[in-house]
Amino acid sequence: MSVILVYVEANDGTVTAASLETLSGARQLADAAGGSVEALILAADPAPLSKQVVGADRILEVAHPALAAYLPEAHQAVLVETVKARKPDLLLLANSYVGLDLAASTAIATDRPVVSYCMAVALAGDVLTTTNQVYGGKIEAVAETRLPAVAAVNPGTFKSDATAKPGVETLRLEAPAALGSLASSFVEALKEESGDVDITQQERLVSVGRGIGEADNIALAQALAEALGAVVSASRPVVDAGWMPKSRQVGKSGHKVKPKLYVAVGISGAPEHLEGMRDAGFIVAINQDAKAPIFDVAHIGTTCDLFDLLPALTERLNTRNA
Ligand SMILES: Cc1cc2nc3c(=O)[nH]c(=O)nc-3n(C[C@H](O)[C@H](O)[C@H](O)COP(=O)(O)OP(=O)(O)OC[C@H]3O[C@@H](n4cnc5c(N)ncnc54)[C@H](O)[C@@H]3O)c2cc1C
Repeated sequence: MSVILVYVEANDGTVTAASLETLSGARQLADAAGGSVEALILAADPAPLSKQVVGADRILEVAHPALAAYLPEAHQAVLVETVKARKPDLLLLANSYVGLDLAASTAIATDRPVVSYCMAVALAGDVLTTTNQVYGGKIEAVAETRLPAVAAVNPGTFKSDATAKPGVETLRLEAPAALGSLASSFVEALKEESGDVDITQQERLVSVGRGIGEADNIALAQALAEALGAVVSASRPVVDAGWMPKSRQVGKSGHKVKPKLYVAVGISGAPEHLEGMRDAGFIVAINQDAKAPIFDVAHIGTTCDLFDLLPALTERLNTRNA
């Protein structure tokens, strides 16, 4: 095994956390297998992004106005050309919406196998062994894939702990001619309504699930949140019911959060929910069902009825805070 190519994803001029983790993972795999890491940066001006990259031996930059935002046709064209030209043994991407998009299309265009939703990755010789989430995480499957291959790695699989290496080489690659005759063009990024708070930036969250019963009961969670200096977030059914805005949804199709404290109130802990919060520093589960999977990730938990516990807890905290 010699070269791992990492597609570096960026948002508003910042390399994403998931991409930094993927770079660290690539570094670990390359060090273990005696290989090297190349980071591919596609942007109108790649230089500021290159400065944020750690863990690579070589940075490959492609600069073109069509690469300013994530325009799938443009990024696919460059990634496919780069894979064909540099023939990496493994193309590694973060398993984000962008990563999934590019992993599948690049695998097809370069005639490589693809594994996605990887939650563990190991390399031995020319075999990539991955543990993959199947059916939204309800099942885990182990796959052995022969290199060269493409893999999309779940956020959280690797820690972003690579350290900057001296003597990293930066190569500016020529933009493919295809970028001059694209069928699509980038118009506008429609930002999700941000709501009043950004739950991804909060240190403390009180998250309500379907167990809260009805919209009016969210006031109980709100009171607890205020006593804790926290913000209220929610599972998907609560958002689907219109009781909380989408901006507060935690999980696979919502936000990935990493607060210091996460209080899960009446949340069962479905894989799609856990995906968004399992990295929280301290997880408290309040759920009447002792077998609910939320207890598998909780640091402490109780099977109390939330309608008894929330007011009592809030009162106790308010007394202490007074
Ligand atoms: C493609 C896809 C994407 C998805 N994305 C997301 C996502 O982003 N986020 C997300 O959350 N879900 C997501 N889901 C849905 C997910 O599969 C679950 O259906 C959802 O997380 C369940 O929400 P819940 O835990 O609030 O409800 P439930 O599973 O119904 O759990 C309610 C819990 O409340 C407990 N409870 C009830 N009454 C009380 C009480 N009085 N006191 C204490 N406990 C009580 C019950 O024991 C139960 O465990 C997604 C699903 C799919 C297929």
